[in-house]
Amino acid sequence: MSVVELRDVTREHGQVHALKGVSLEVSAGELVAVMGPSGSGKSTLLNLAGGLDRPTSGVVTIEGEDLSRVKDLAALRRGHVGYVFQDLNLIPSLTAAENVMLPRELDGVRAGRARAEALAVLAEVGVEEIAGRFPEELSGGQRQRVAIARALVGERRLLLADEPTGALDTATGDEILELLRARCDAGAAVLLVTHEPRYAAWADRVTYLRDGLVAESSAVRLESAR
Ligand SMILES: Nc1ncnc2c1ncn2[C@@H]1O[C@H](COP(=O)(O)OP(=O)(O)OP(=O)(O)O)[C@@H](O)[C@H]1O
Repeated sequence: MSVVELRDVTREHGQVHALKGVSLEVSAGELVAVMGPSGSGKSTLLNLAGGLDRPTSGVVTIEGEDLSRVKDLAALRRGHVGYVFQDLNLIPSLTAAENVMLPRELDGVRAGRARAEALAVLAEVGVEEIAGRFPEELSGGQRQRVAIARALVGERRLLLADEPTGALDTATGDEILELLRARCDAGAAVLLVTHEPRYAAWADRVTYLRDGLVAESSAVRLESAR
């Protein structure tokens, strides 16, 4: 079953037709890379897929629920969707563990349990030892891992990543992709925006956008690239 589905989705910003009718489905266990030139609509697509923005027309469903009919979209997002952005958005005054706990606490999970979950997911992404440190005390790679831990916590099955490797060196970028791939193989659905063929090679499918339309969608899984 698809975790996220977009059916003939358009998005207009005034005169700008950012998306002109895009359909895309990502199932559990699938990693789909979205590529395309600057301005082709990649971030718009990701924002629509995660319910951060609403389409001008067309339908977006997450776990089978039509987002236009969902009353509490913020709660649905916290429950099902994890976001990893290039500019991380970690809260500087909170430790790594506290940053990861935050979405769970917003959902009413008690602090003790939220902390245990945060430590478990920080361990999963290989940075449990920095749980008590603040973002400014961490390297770029460590910060990105914390951001991914925050996106994964609470068993969210849909993971949306917009250039998550943008600020990282190649070796660290590869490690981040390995993490996303592992989550995917464990049953998550991952939508990854990237400019880098190197990272798109980890995907099951690559969708190319051009001028707000899907120019090409290829089911190439490049085993040899890993
Ligand atoms: N809030 C907005 N208001 C007006 N125009 C917008 C808005 N958001 C996006 N656009 C326009 O929609 C089009 C698609 O933008 P989008 O950010 O989705 O592209 P992108 O492929 O992610 O680009 P990049 O690779 O540069 O991040 C662009 O022409 C952009 O200028």
